[in-house]
Amino acid sequence: MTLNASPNSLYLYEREGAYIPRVGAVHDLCGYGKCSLGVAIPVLSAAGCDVCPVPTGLFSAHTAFPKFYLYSTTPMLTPYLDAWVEEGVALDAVYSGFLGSPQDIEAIQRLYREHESALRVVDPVMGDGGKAYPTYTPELCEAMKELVTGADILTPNLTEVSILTGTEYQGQNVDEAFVREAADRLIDMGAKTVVIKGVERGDGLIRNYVGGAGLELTEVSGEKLPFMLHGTGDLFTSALLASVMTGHSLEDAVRFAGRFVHDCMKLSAEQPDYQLRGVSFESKLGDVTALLG
Ligand SMILES: Nc1ncnc2c1ncn2[C@@H]1O[C@H](COP(=O)(O)OP(=O)(O)O)[C@@H](O)[C@H]1O
Ligand SMILES: Cc1ncc(COP(=O)(O)O)c(C=O)c1O
Repeated sequence: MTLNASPNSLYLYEREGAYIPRVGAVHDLCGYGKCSLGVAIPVLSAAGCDVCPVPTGLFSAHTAFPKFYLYSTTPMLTPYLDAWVEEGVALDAVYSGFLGSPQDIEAIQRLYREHESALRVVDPVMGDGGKAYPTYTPELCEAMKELVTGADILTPNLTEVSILTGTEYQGQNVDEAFVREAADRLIDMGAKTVVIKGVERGDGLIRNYVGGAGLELTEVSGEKLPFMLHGTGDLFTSALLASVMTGHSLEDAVRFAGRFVHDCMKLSAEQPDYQLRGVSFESKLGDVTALLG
């Protein structure tokens, strides 16, 4: 793994020949409603990665549905990871997302200790539209801050920026100075690079920003579709990591992920009951495999 500090060419992972990188994916698994492991496993697999799931909870459906059943897998995480140690599982990246309890953060930190050179990718999933998701307690939100320190790539939306930095949520329409200050705060808290998602200014575009210590803040924008779907945050970070793990720069990865989510959303809108079904990406996985060149 190499870190290239020159602006706009941040290559975080160098893929060597036919080597298949292994990604530990620490997220929940949802039976219905595409998100988390249901997205991370297929998307990263399509990019030629060996994805090893660490399920942080089993949901009947994601938390945007009025009724969902949650089975917490937190008690099994210690024996689960103990067995990985015995087996000698070696990871090239640790990618975390939706968590069930503060103990899940200890499991992630344990993976960091046991896989010291692994790329640390943290999608600090906690909420949207200024509100925390229903299963996110104040303790869990507080504990999530610990994952900012040492994250190679941190991908918050603006609600998550506000929770992590302890600043008021100002909506999605924020100017570049606001984003720069937010990125600087997260970098001061210990993140190496930050991708701030979902900035909207009412001009038909949706913007993502890439920042890092000593780097110019870079804007990557694309057409904003006139509807929202659940699971797009997970699809975005999974596609971003797929691009990084195939040897692309972080800026290119953000460009790819934004375009991929946009294209999958367009396809989703052609499906019956698409608002309920969530984001459909299955028939677009070839675009991810094409990253391999
Ligand atoms: N309506 C949309 N039109 C186009 N792209 C979108 C749309 N919604 C999301 N995306 C893309 O997916 C990214 C992540 O989605 P978002 O829903 O903002 O994440 P989160 O679930 O973390 O809030 C956005 O930053 C954008 O690039
Ligand atoms: C169980 C679960 N996992 C993951 C997510 C993340 O979804 P998104 O990709 O929209 O941030 C959610 C959001 O509601 C959820 O309820």
